[in-house]
Amino acid sequence: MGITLGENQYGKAENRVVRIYRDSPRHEIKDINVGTALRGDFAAAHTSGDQGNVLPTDTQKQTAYAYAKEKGIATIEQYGLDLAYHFVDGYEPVHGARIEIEEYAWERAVVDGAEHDHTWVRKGQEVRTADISVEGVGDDQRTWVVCGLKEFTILKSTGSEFHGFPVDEYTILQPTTDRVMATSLVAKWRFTTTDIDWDAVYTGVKAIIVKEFATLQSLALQQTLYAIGSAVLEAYGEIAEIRLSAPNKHHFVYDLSPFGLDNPNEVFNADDRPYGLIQASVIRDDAPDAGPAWTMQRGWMG
Ligand SMILES: O=c1[nH]c(=O)c2[nH]c(=O)[nH]c2[nH]1
Repeated sequence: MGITLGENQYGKAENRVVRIYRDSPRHEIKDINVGTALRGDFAAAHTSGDQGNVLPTDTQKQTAYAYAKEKGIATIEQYGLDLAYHFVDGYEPVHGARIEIEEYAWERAVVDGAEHDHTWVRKGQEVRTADISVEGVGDDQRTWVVCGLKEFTILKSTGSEFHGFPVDEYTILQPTTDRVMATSLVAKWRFTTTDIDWDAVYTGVKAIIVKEFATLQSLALQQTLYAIGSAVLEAYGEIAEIRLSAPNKHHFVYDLSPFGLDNPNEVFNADDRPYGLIQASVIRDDAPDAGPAWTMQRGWMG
């Protein structure tokens, strides 16, 4: 019976790196969570316990912290690319690297009406993400960058409908032409190049997401996701594909009739579970292959 080692990768997940820039009295902060994963010539480590090729996960962690100082974290995308190239170009057994980063935003505390130099309040809005994959060296080297956001909670109090669905013996849902629509969006978009103004595109994509969500008279969350995806692809030629995952955070009109009160879409029960989970990808016909772009480190097992 033949038995072979299959796909494998290893690294340090969730390095919590905080970088303070203190070159002037007005400090700056970058607060990130970095995962590294290396792929390559690591068969012997598995089959015979030979660590000769295994750059320790501890070293990967130390590199993440050292690079926060040496290279800085101007953007999570550039920092992730720096780390990935360091591992792939610097260690012969490493054939590929995956760097996944989440960024937690802070905003300056306001004290007596003025922004404070070295105190921040955590910004609640969303977590920005960057997933970097590098495979191969030299002319064969390929790089994939997927940027995104998660925990982006957005709600509209009208401009959302849901009707025309099939009705069977288990259907009790009533059709509606006016409902609350809310979600905690996860969006990830895949670039075709690394020659990008990362901050500008991030801000632009986020603005498109908000605009489409707000302005489309939505017949379903599915339609909203497709509208967001196609608007992003129309605006940015360097984005090949966008994937969206949207829990439908149901808001049910509360029955106030026992109290003799009418309730024309004014008081809701914001239910947290269960939720509809609507997911879609929107992709260009000529998108280059995705390679390992979507293979998440911690989602490796599906
Ligand atoms: O936007 C929606 N899409 C659905 O597929 C769905 N299903 C459901 O019960 N409510 C909704 N809303």
